[in-house]
Amino acid sequence: MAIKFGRPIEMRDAPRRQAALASTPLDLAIRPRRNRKAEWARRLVRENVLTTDDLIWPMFVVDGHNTRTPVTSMPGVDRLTVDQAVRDAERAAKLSIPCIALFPYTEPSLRDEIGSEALNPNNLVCQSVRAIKKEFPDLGVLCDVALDPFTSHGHDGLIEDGRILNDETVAVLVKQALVQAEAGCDVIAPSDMMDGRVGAIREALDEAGFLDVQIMSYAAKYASAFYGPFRDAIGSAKTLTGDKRTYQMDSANSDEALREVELDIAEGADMVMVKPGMPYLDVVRRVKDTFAMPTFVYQVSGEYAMIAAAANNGWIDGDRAMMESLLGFKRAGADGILTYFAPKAAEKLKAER
Ligand SMILES: NCC(=O)CCC(=O)O
Ligand SMILES: [Mg+2]
Repeated sequence: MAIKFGRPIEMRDAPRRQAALASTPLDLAIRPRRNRKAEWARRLVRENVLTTDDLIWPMFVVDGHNTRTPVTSMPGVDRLTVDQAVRDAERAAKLSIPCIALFPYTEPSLRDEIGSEALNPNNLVCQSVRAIKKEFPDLGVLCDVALDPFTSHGHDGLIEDGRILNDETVAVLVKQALVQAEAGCDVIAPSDMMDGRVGAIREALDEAGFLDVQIMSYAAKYASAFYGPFRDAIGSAKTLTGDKRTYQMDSANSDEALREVELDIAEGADMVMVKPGMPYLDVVRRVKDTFAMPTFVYQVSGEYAMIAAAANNGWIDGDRAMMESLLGFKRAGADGILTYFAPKAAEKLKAER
């Protein structure tokens, strides 16, 4: 590893010769650098590792056939027609990525005020789940529950007089979750931040016999500027009216995140998530330390775009920045990461093994 970049760096720490002898060593009993002197020594004391098991790969699906359309604001990420999503699912399985997440680009003509398309058992997400589970039954498939890819206004819930209705929205989300479970989805991931939706969805899933369908709740989801490219990808950037601050969290808060997570666990969440990732590593740590639950973090589109854009400009080493950011989530206590870097990171991890 160390010789990849030229002269092995550890040689510079070999027994001291001329230069070293010229000066008197400091009288230090403790020299932390000893544990960093060589790659084998660094490996030996390394506290956290990233493996392919830590990755969830979010994918965008779009209507059509045999087409991949680049998302301009997310260099390296494409919208996939269902057949192509199946191909990427195959890639995920080959790379030992345990789970993928599906997000639809819904044609504007199919969007309406109440997000009806979310309940269509033949919508793009359901078609993709069926096609993927048929070919790769052992690959985990996660489906987002929220109305934003389906509403004409781009909000996650139903609106009346400019207000997002909580309880009425929850009733629709329950139906959306059932439609997705029926299609064969393994993990239901409510991302809407309505109060009480986890409990309502758990109850409905159980009643319908979906006892084994897991819930990963977007428990602490912040109203963030970092979602911009995602909204391009699902086609809701132009349609979104106003912002999401009456339901997504205020970025100033972290005690509130603990209360949100506590509620979702009490309502039956199997796994909890903090989102976005890099600006909220402290929240990841607090959640993990407080609840000892399977804790996930979403490295969102804007975080991906920043690294990808800087790398494409030659301003940072993209691969190293990618790996450093992902390892940072592990260090903060995350058990897994939803990241658009998943295939690239998994390829790198496989090659290094
Ligand atoms: N419910 C899923 C998202 O909102 C993803 C956001 C992003 O990647 O920016
Ligand atoms: Mg909540």
